[in-house]
Amino acid sequence: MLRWLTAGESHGPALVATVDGLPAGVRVTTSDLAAALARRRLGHGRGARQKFEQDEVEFLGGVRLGETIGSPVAIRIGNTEWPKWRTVMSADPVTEDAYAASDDVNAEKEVARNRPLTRPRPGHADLVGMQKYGFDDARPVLERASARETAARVALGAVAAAFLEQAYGIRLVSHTVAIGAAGVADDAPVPGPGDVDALDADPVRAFDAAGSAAMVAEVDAARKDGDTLGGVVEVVAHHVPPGLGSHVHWDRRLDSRLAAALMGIQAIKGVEVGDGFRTAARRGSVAHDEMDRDEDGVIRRATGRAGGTEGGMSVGGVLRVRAAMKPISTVPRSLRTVDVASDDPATAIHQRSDVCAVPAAGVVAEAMVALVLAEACLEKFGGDSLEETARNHRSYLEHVPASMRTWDGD
Ligand SMILES: Cc1cc2nc3c(=O)[nH]c(=O)nc-3n(C[C@H](O)[C@H](O)[C@H](O)COP(=O)(O)O)c2cc1C
Ligand SMILES: C=C(O[C@@H]1CC(C(=O)O)=C[C@@H](OP(=O)(O)O)[C@H]1O)C(=O)O
Repeated sequence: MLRWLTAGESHGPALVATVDGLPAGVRVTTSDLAAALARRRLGHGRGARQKFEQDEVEFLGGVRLGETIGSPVAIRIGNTEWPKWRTVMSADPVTEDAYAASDDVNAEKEVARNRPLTRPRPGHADLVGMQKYGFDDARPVLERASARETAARVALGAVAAAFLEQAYGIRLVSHTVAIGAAGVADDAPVPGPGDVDALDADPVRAFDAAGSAAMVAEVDAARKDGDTLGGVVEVVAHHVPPGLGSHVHWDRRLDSRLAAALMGIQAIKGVEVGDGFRTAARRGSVAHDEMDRDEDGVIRRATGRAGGTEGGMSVGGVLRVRAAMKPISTVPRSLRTVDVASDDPATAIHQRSDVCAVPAAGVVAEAMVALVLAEACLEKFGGDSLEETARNHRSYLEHVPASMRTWDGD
C-alpha cells in the first residue's frame, strides 16, 4: 500500500511531505528533488514569489546513501518567505511586543501583515473556509489553500517517478496544451520521454512552436489588462504495463483514481482521459481504438483516443490524461466582494500573484499521475525491494499468452 501526506502553510517555516510504502533500493537524491521543484517554478506568467523562492529541500528520512530503505520517505521544503512571517505565522502565541521586537527590517510591515483579512477573495477558499472553520480572518484558510502546497507534491512525485522508471521503465512527460483561448494544434504530436528538456526550455512548456508563441502573447495581453488566465495541461506516461487498476469496482478503476488525483490540484476544474470530451462528440465508429495484428502477431491499435485505459485498466503503452485549470483567482483588477467585518461593499485584496500558472500545473499534474501509477503498480506487482517488484512485473508480462500480447519481445 502506498500512502502520502503533505503539511505546511504557504508562509510557514516549511512544507513537509511523506510517502510510505515504497520499496527499498529506489535511487533518488536531493538534487533529483531540487530539479523537479525547479521545473515547477518555470513558466511565463508566474508571479514575483517564484523569482526568489529557493525551495530549499532535504530528505528527513527513508533515504540512505542515495537509495530508499523501505521506511517512510520524509521531505522538508523550506519557505524562503518565512523570515518575514515569523510572528504572523508563529506556531506559538505571540505578544504585541514580539512584533515591535521583530528583527524584520520593517516591523510595521509585519504588523500590517497580521491584520485580519476580512474581504474574502472570489474564487478562493477564503469565505467558505472562514464559515466552516469559525475564523473571522481568511489568513488561516488561504495559507493552506495556497498552491504553494503543490511543491510538496512535486517532491513526492519525483520520488514516485524515480521508482516507476527504475522498476518498470515507465517515463512521464507533461506539457501545456492551452492557455486561455490559445493552444497547440489539435494534431500536434504527443511528446515522448526524450522531449522533456525541450519542453522545460519552452516559456510555457508547450510542444508546438506556433502554439507556444500564441500562448505567450495571451499571457502578456492578460497581464497588460490586469487579468489572469487558466488553461489545459496534458500528462503522458510512456511504457505503462497493461492491467493497472480494475474494472471490478468504481474506486479501483485507474481512470477514476487519476481523475481524483488531478482534481485534487488547486484550481483544476475538469479532467479528460484520452480524448475525453472530444470523444463524446464522435460516433462510435470513430471513437474507439480498433485492434489489428502486426506481422509478428502483436496486437496493435491504430489510434490512442481512449488515452490508454479500457474498463478502468491501463491497456499498456501510452497513458494520456488532461486537466483544465481555471484562471488564477487573485485578479489584479480586483473582483467585487464584501467586507465581513462591516456592511460595506469592497474589492478583494490583491497581493502579488501569478497571471497564469498553467505550465507549473502541468508539472504538478505529472507528480500526481506518478503517485497514482506508483500506487497502482505496487498493488499489481507488490515487492519490498526494487528488484522484487521489477521481477514480479517481468513475470506477469512473461505469463500473458503470446496471442494476447500488445508489446514487442518477451
Ligand atoms: C501551480 C499553481 C499556482 C497557483 N498560483 C496562484 C496564485 O499565484 N494566485 C492565485 O490566486 N491562485 C493561484 N493558484 C490557484 C489557487 O490556489 C486556486 O485558485 C484556489 O486554491 C482556489 O481554487 P479551488 O477552488 O480549485 O480550490 C495556483 C494554482 C496552482 C496549481
Ligand atoms: C508560492 C507559490 O505559489 C503561490 C500560490 C498562490 C495561491 O493562492 O495559490 C499565491 C501566491 O503566493 P504568494 O501570495 O506567497 O505570492 C503564489 O506565489 C508556489 O507555487 O510556490
